[in-house]
Amino acid sequence: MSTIPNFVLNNGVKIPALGLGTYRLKKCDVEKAVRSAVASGYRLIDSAIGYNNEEPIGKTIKKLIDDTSFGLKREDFFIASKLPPNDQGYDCCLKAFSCSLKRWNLNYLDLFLIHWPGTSKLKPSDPMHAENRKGSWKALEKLYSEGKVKSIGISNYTHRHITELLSYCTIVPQVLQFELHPLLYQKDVIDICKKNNIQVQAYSSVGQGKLINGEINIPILKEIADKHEVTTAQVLLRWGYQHDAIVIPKSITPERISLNANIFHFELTEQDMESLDSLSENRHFCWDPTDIY
Ligand SMILES: NC(=O)C1=CN([C@@H]2O[C@H](COP(=O)(O)OP(=O)(O)OC[C@H]3O[C@@H](n4cnc5c(N)ncnc54)[C@H](OP(=O)(O)O)[C@@H]3O)[C@@H](O)[C@H]2O)C=CC1
Ligand SMILES: O=C1CO[C@H](CO)[C@@H](O)[C@@H]1O
Repeated sequence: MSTIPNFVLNNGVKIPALGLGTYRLKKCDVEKAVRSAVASGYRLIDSAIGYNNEEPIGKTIKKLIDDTSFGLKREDFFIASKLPPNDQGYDCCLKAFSCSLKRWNLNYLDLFLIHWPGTSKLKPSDPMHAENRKGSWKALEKLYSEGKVKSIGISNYTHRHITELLSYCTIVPQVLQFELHPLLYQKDVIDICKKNNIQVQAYSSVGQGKLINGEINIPILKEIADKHEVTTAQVLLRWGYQHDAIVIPKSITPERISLNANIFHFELTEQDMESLDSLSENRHFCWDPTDIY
């Protein structure tokens, strides 16, 4: 079992540097994946209302806590979920959060993020996106002040969306989650986060599998992995961590879940990091939020 280090958020809360991603984690696979992850030292679980798996993950966590042989308490876990685009706005956000908490069967969440800066119900240029974001953020601040969520944040916000949020927020977001891997090295977003003490959380670190399964061939990645005697997945996750990002690889495969957490025993050199940084080509594996008003 690996020891996963923590980062400390701008409100003093500790968050594991690595967690389990759960997008496309089907209900039938939840128990096996979450148990494997916990056995490998994972404590952070990244879900979303839109992933439709909060309830089974919550049930598995409860079983693990109730089974005293594991010695795990609620406080040992870091449970994160996200507000879907169509539930944006003050009232809708409060309602969606309350339903989410019930599905988890928890008294509080550790982290709640606004999933996207906009919704596909509106044209990208519609100014209502900004209104909705503001209402949602005010709702998150209320939930935070009531202790129903221990940290709050945003996801898929670009530099412009972050600047806008910083102009009116009372609470500076603790976390920004966005797509980050060597083919999409979003340095401007990392920099504005660092400047404002917002923790970066990277998603699709292994390009949804495509950066490591041969679909996209990156010879230098293989060379670096061979040099350090690790896999290409480990190099990509370590690259994120060395950019001070939390990484949340998704897998249902116990061997991969264990291997993905094993990234804290080696270090990429400055030259390795630069070689990987220079691969950036604005390649998104998920939706690109740049055009959202
Ligand atoms: N905020 C947002 O908008 C988004 C957030 N996310 C979050 O980030 C998480 C991770 O991103 P995601 O897009 O899922 O993609 P990842 O880059 O984590 O890739 C997941 C895929 O890679 C495979 N894989 C994982 N590890 C290995 C390995 N060591 N060797 C070979 N294959 C491997 C998995 O296969 P298998 O499961 O079969 O083992 C799965 O198919 C999500 O699950 C979600 O929690 C993701 C996208 C958007
Ligand atoms: O979290 C997510 C996983 O990826 C999906 C497809 O790109 C996104 O829609 C969603 O935001």
